[in-house]
Amino acid sequence: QFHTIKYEDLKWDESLGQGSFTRIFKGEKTDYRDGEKHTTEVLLKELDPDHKNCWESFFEAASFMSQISHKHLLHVYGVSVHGDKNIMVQEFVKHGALDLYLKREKSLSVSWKLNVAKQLACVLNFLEEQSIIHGNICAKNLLLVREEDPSQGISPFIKLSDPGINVAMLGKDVIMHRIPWIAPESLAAPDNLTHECDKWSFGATVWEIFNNGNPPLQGWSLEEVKLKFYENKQQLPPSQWTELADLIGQCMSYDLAFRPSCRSIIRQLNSLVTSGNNVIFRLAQDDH
Ligand SMILES: N#Cc1ccc(Nc2nc(N)cc(-n3cnc(CCO)c3)n2)cc1
Repeated sequence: QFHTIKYEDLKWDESLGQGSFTRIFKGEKTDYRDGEKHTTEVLLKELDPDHKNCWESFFEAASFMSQISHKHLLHVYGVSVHGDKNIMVQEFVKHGALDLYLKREKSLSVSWKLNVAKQLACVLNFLEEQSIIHGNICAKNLLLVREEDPSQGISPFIKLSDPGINVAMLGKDVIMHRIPWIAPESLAAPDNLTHECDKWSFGATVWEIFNNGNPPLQGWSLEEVKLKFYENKQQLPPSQWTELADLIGQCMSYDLAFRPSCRSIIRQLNSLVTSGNNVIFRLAQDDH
């Protein structure tokens, strides 16, 4: 299960926006350990009161995060319930959600993007080894702990956030918003997610990372057109970098059997690093 935190030990600071059915705030939690008072900066994720019927799924997500620990998994301190308020208390991640960061930072290098994709592949591999399915992999659920600092040789560091409300609890319309991150087979059966679903979402998330945070199918109207994307077994616009486009295409294949194992994903990402450098080297050679 998870640790329960006393409401009076929490302090709300500024609002930081919202997820689906949730609102997030910066905050502080106070602990009394060995007679001393400690305050920790936290992220307070509140379930909208008008969606309190989703509280089980909300707390399921919290206990999901509390049961396992990994360097690339967000730490959840616990939950707090006060009246009709359900609150998940998370570690505060300095640079927030990656989708906004990608939109803001327009000149991220290929090696930055590959490094982040590899970190996501590592935590995906860990979850698969623990036979745990996340179910909501996307750039919005990746959090940037540390920015890169090339002058100091410091690379970016990300953590995967909680999956939020289980997709099976969401209405049809909200599920539409998860196209194309949600695997096509999950649209038909949202209550039996598989590891292959997470691989499909991984493909869509890598696509986001390499497209400067432009959401896929941007501008497409919701229902009919997005559904057509699956009915016509369409793919996202392929990257010019064929090896990258191949990896994304494998992850987002409509036939589950064709989706690569996490080991293969990591291997292909590693070879992209080298082929990426060769491409740059080749281009540099052409210049001279
Ligand atoms: N300006 C700014 C700024 C905003 C937020 C953070 N930090 C933080 N820490 C977390 N644990 C979770 C999130 N978070 C962000 N969006 C979601 C909803 C989708 O998951 C969750 N943000 C840091 C700086």
